[in-house]
Amino acid sequence: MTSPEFTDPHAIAHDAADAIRSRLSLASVDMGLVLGSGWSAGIDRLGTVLGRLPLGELPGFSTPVVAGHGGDLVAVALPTGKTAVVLTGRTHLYEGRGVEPVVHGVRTIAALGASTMILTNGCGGLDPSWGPGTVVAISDHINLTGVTPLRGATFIDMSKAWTPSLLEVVERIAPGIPTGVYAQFRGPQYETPAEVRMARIIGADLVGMSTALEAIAAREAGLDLLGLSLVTNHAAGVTDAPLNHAEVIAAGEEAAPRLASLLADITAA
Ligand SMILES: Nc1nc2[nH]c(I)nc2c(=O)[nH]1
Repeated sequence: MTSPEFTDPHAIAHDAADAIRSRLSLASVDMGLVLGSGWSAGIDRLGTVLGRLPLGELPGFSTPVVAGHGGDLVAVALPTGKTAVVLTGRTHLYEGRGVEPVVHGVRTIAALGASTMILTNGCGGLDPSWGPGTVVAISDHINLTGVTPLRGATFIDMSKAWTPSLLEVVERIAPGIPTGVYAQFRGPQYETPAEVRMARIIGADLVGMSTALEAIAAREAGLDLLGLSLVTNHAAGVTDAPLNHAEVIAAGEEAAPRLASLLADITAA
């Protein structure tokens, strides 16, 4: 179901963009970043903060409900002279507000005129050798949510959804960084071992509860797209250990300096 404010999701994205421009007096925006679990510590490393707004004050946004999921929009002047808009939190499908709020941040960044979108997340790893703290560049995704942010005959080409040239930039900055296929589940429950085995069989390397729907919206907007996943835990059944949210937060905190450096190098490239 769609909440009334999202009757026209592109219109409310433009409303949010207008509010951001006027409150932060931004001339232009070149790229957007969404920072998932473990990624939000490094904003100051990206460049000079031009301004910060609580997401809940902007049209269509709500205050994220999960600890460690931030809740601000931060404008940053990058060393390259470009401007980035960073969201330190996101809305997840499991919040039950529908699919439009989940991709509203991406649509707002597109409405601000950005040409590149970087999506980051915390996720479960299916490869036993990818322990907590491993960073994986997303090469493709599988949308297992059963929904899409698109309406009508919007037949978006997804054959190169994750921009190859951006993956080449990441490889140049972090040689040998693993790449993988990210599968988005609805959540909020973690997968069963059987669901993890299914994900493996259908080609996934990572499982999460975000990112794929945002990627579809980014491609609909024609944005170049890069995804970076932080493996915070082995997915269910990969090892015998049970999953817990405290482990997720701890893995993010431990990896924070490394993630901050990586993002700073990528956005400065
Ligand atoms: N679906 C899913 N989402 C996640 N998010 C994080 I952090 N870890 C997981 C995980 O193991 N499975």
